[in-house]
Amino acid sequence: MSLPKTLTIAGSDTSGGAGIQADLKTFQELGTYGMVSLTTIVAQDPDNDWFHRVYPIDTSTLEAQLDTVLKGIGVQAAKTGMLGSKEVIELVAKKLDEHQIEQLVVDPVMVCKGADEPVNPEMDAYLRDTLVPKAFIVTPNLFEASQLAQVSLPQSLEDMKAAAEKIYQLGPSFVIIKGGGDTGAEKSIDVLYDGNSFEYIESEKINTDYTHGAGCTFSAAITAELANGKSVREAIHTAKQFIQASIQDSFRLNEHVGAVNHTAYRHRAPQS
Ligand SMILES: Nc1ncnc2c1ncn2[C@@H]1O[C@H](COP(=O)(O)OP(=O)(O)O)[C@@H](O)[C@H]1O
Ligand SMILES: Cc1ncc(COP(=O)(O)O)c(C=O)c1O
Repeated sequence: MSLPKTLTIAGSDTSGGAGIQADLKTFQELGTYGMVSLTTIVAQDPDNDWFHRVYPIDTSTLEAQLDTVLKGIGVQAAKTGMLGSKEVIELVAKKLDEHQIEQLVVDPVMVCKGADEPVNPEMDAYLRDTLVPKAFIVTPNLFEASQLAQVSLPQSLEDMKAAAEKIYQLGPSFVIIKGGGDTGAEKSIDVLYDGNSFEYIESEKINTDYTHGAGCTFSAAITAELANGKSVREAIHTAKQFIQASIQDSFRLNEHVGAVNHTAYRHRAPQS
């Protein structure tokens, strides 16, 4: 027997809800064999309001990991998350090109939810110009969409559609902007754009602040389903159900943060 293989190129979230931890848990829950190329380590400071500190991994260590997986094993689908520097973005783009990874999900992580990270506009611009054009699917939240599209923060579905059109011009095959809990809409609505038409991917909005890891989990679920041979639309619909279940069963970690529950889809998945 063998399993479809997935790769996450992302940071380690020491607190376990986001980053490679979220990705590997999700890859496994959806029946794929998950592998990692680690870009950064994030540690949260318990004595300083849970401040997120980012410790980069040097590029030669990252390159050795990418070679292990891409050259030594091979994958059906890959995703990127927190990358951390221009050098890392450049290396990742080069390796993905070299190995012709077509099913690539780019989660353009620019900021950690709930943490007032300093934004790095120079790196964000580099991500936009170097990696986003290679993406099969790019999955920005509202803030990341505003940075990629170079527009102000989308406030409505119409704003999200306009931003999606601009991001599509950068070169990815599909753009999905996550409205999540953040738009004024009554539901949680993400906007999918394929260059021709828009689709709203909807679910009930859950009234909780415990959403640490939601973005990573959503993009990892899309990646796993692509590796499982699903179409883009099937993959996105399953990912939406997976994240909905994970947020429904999310839980408190401490006074600063609550994380999504990656095991929830097991018992909450719609029965077919
Ligand atoms: N309160 C919520 N209720 C239902 N779905 C949500 C909620 N918050 C986020 N989501 C969904 O979770 C996924 C990740 O979105 P989001 O949390 O905005 O990403 P990020 O972690 O990148 O900021 C999206 O599908 C979004 O619609
Ligand atoms: C390594 C890493 N990647 C990504 C994120 C972003 O997480 P989220 O999915 O909550 O947006 C975080 C947040 O702490 C992180 O530590």
